[in-house]
Amino acid sequence: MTTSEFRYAANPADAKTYDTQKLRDEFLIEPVFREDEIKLTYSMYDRYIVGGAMPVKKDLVLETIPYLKSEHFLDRREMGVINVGATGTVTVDGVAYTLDKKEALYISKESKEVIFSASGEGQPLFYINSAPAHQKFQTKKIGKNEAEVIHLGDNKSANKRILNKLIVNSIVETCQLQMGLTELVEGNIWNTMPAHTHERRMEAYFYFDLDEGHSVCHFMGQPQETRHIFMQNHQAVLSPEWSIHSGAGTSNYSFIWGMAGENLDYGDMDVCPPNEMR
Ligand SMILES: O=C(O)C(=O)C[C@H](O)C(=O)CO
Ligand SMILES: [Zn+2]
Repeated sequence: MTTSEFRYAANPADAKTYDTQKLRDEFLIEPVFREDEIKLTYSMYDRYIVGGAMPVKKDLVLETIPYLKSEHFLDRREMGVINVGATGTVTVDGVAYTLDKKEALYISKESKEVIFSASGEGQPLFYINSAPAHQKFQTKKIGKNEAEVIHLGDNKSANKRILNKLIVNSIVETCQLQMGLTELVEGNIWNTMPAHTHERRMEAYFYFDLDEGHSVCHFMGQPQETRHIFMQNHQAVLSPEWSIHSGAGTSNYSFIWGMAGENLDYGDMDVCPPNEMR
């Protein structure tokens, strides 16, 4: 079963008046995974879709959703999938791709049949992002050893982390989509600090591998008007183009970033010096 919900985009002048519950209703996506469901959130930030597929007792077939008004989900879209659970399979038009934990699959526009399956040994959790696409590229698996790895931060600033670029244009051709995952080294808690914005692209973060009982305080908002959302394991958050996206955990964790918009330039960021933020 494929289910979906819809989110409008917010003006930052309005968003700064939101209370805790309103912030959570507009930006937080939880749960991302529901048993035997492909659960999707269609946002008006660059028409980006965020969701999860959790096949438990049966294979899950990706169905089109009402907001698309297309026969197949991917008629005018591309999709990125990253597995954050046990090994599983994604079958695209009859070709099976086995994804271990932290491996990614780019699925091209015009793919007709996409099926998510468990392999029988543990529970795969397929995190999904999708953006509108104007051109058909090749469906491609990106294994962890094909990632472009960057080491960022240091222990002194509690932000030492390993950034793995997976679905980026140096590795796979895409129209808009970029995805990757960042792992905080044990003892480090800050992600994306110094923070940044990129008005040319929206972004979504998904937190995982956060130990039971811990939480990530996710920061959003314009750099001089920040707000926070406490997030738990396996939750996602939308980051509008005007917003920073950064977090501090009560322990270390990993997260998936995904984005779409005006360009494919990962480094196009407007950095906010920490001592100038409010
Ligand atoms: O650890 C980080 O820093 C990130 O992972 C940053 C994201 O990749 C990002 O925000 C890209 O725009
Ligand atoms: Zn960013």
